[in-house]
Order: sequence, then structure tokens, then C-alpha cells
Amino acid sequence: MTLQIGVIGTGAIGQDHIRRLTQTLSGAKVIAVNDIDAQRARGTIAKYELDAKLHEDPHSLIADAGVQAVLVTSWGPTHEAFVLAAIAQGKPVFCEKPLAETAAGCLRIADAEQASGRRLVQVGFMRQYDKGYRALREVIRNGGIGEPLMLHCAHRNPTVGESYTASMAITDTLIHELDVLRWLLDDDYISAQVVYPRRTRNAHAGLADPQIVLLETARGVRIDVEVFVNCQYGYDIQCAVIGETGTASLPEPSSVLLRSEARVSSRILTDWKERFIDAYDFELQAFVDGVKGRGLSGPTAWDGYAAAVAADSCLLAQKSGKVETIAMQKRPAFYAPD
Ligand SMILES: NC(=O)c1ccc[n+]([C@@H]2O[C@H](COP(=O)([O-])OP(=O)(O)OC[C@H]3O[C@@H](n4cnc5c(N)ncnc54)[C@H](O)[C@@H]3O)[C@@H](O)[C@H]2O)c1
Ligand SMILES: O[C@H]1[C@H](O)[C@@H](O)[C@H](O)[C@@H](O)[C@H]1O
Repeated sequence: MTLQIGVIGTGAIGQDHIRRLTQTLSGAKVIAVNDIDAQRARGTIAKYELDAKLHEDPHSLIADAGVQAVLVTSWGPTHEAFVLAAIAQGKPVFCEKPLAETAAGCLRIADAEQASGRRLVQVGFMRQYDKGYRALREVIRNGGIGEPLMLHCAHRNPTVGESYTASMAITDTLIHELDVLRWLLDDDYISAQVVYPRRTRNAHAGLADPQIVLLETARGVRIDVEVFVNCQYGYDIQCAVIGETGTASLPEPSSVLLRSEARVSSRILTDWKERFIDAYDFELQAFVDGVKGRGLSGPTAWDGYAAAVAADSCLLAQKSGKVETIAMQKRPAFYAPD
């Protein structure tokens, strides 16, 4: 059976996911599309030569009897309502991060999913599918560096537009680390602080960039994450884990080592779409296969909640300059790891 998918939001990642569903992955077909900008949705149907219905209303797409699963790739503030509507229809839904704008919103989704009695939600935390992060996790789990003590991380984008705000450094950018580091360490956060180094002259006037987020986990691991979204030189993701007996670092994406003109050089990627292309492919194929087979196994609504709770505290810390507590609710048995 080919899974019939409806997509809400045909911007950058919506189109990228439609491309992979249509040209790269197997077992799924995009049969319905919606965007608040109908022109963009129409253009997407034409660009990818989709045999898909254009829905003017996202809720009519979700209710469409032909749509078996929903992909939510619209702007963050719209996610919660669309995910809740899909759950109400009993339809599996893949939602890009953030699952909801606040922890309270994520809990409403988790509650609705539990009430439905089965897993219906997968969150687009694709780094859990990245080969490099997976290898790093294996090293930690196998005791290759002893118990982890500290992490030094960086999340650098070349530039961001005028619409990017200081809070997006947390909810749009750091949110990836908030998810993947918790997964890497199998630990939860207990506090956050944000400090501001000297500002780059390359950020727009209203944006404090870079920012350093300091996190502490329940087991006492200390983490620093540099969020620098106008670094100019590339899209650069770094993660080094310092353990009791060794250190382990996220591998660089593979690139040809060039020796030329008296230099040794290798390319740094500039686009998140390229940097995590395999991870995006794996996560979406896993969603399709999970819906068609043994059920969903990727990042859960609880992962979405955990990242959102930490993000809420980071937002407070951005303003207060103080160490803010991160307090999660107890994980329901429904979300216990397999
Ligand atoms: N996992 C990742 O690495 C990753 C990468 C990029 C974006 N994202 C997330 O995906 C989401 C979309 O990001 P993007 O970069 O594609 O943004 P974008 O601005 O390029 O696209 C968003 C699209 O949503 C549409 N939209 C907005 N409100 C809508 C509504 N009410 N109904 C229907 N459509 C609506 C917009 O018209 C636009 O076409 C964001 O939540 C972002 O954080 C995740
Ligand atoms: O939406 C994007 C995307 O999630 C990228 O992975 C991240 O590096 C950017 O900072 C963010 O704006």
C-alpha cells in the first residue's frame, strides 16, 4: 500500500520533504497540499508534478478521507492546532519542530495522543537519525569515554534574515540541541542560563548574536552551547563530549580533502538541508514505514515537550540573566522507551 500524505506548509522544509517523499523515499505519495499562501502551494504542485489536490483550508486537508497521514511544515505557531486536529481524526502526523510554541501546548498534544490510545505523533527532530550523532551516542553508551562530564557545542548558521528574533535563537535553533543532547546523554535538564558575548557587527540591529546557553543535567553534566546565527562562513554544527577517560566529538560531514596551491582544504557546508540530508531522509522514511508497519518509533510528543520545557526556561534566562530552573513533569508510561 502507498501511504497517502497531506502536507500543510509548502515553504523551505515543506518543499524539501515533498521532494524527498516524491523523488527519494519509497512507499508514500503526496496527494493533498495546503499553504496559507495558495499561490505557493499551487507552485509546489507544479514544481514537483504532484497529482495532488490543493486545499484552501488546512482543516479540510486533515479531514480529507483520502489523506491517511499528515505532514505539518507550516510556521511554528500553527503546529499545535494542526497536530491536535490530526489526532482528533485519528491520523498519524509528522510535525516539524517545534511541536508547539510552549511546553503547555506540547502537553495538550501528549494528552490528546494518550487519550487516542496509540502513538500518532512523530516530531521532526532529525538529528536523532544523523549517523554522526548516532555514532557518538554508541561511544558514550559503550563506555568508550567513561561517564560524560561536560559537553561543548556550537550551532552556527551563516546568516539569518531580519525576521529572526532573539527568542528564535532558542525556539528555532537551540531547540535541536535541547532535543539531541538529552537523547545523547539519556538525561534531563535541570537548569539553564544565557550569557551574551560581544555582539557581531553582522547581525541586524535588534538581535543579540552570538549567545551562549549553559545547561545542567540531572546527573550534573554541564553543557555549553554557542548559538551563532550570523557566523558568515558556513553551517557548522559541533559537539564534543568530555568524559572521565576520554573525549568524543561529532564527526565532520565527509568532504574531499583537497591539496592544491600550497594548501590543504576541505569544504564546509552552508545549508542545513545539505548538512542533515541523510537524517531527513531516514526520519521521514521511518515515519512512512512506521505508519504502514509496526507503529511509530521516532521522536515522540514527550520529546517535543521535554525540549519545549527547556526552551521555556532558556527564554526566561535570556531576559533575567539568571540561572533558571527546568522542571519537567514525570514521564507517562505511554512514552517509556521501547
Ligand atoms: N528540522 C529542521 O531542521 C527544520 C529546518 C527548517 C525548518 N524547520 C521548521 O519547519 C517549520 C517551517 O520552516 P520553513 O523554514 O519551511 O519556513 P518557511 O517560512 O519557508 O515556510 C513556512 C510555510 O508555512 C506557511 N504557513 C504559515 N502559516 C500557515 C497556516 N496557518 N496554514 C498553512 N500554511 C501556513 C507559509 O506560508 C510558508 O509557506 C518551522 O517550524 C521550522 O522551525 C525545521
Ligand atoms: O529552522 C532552521 C533549522 O532548524 C536549522 O536546522 C537551524 O540551524 C536554523 O537555525 C533554524 O532557523
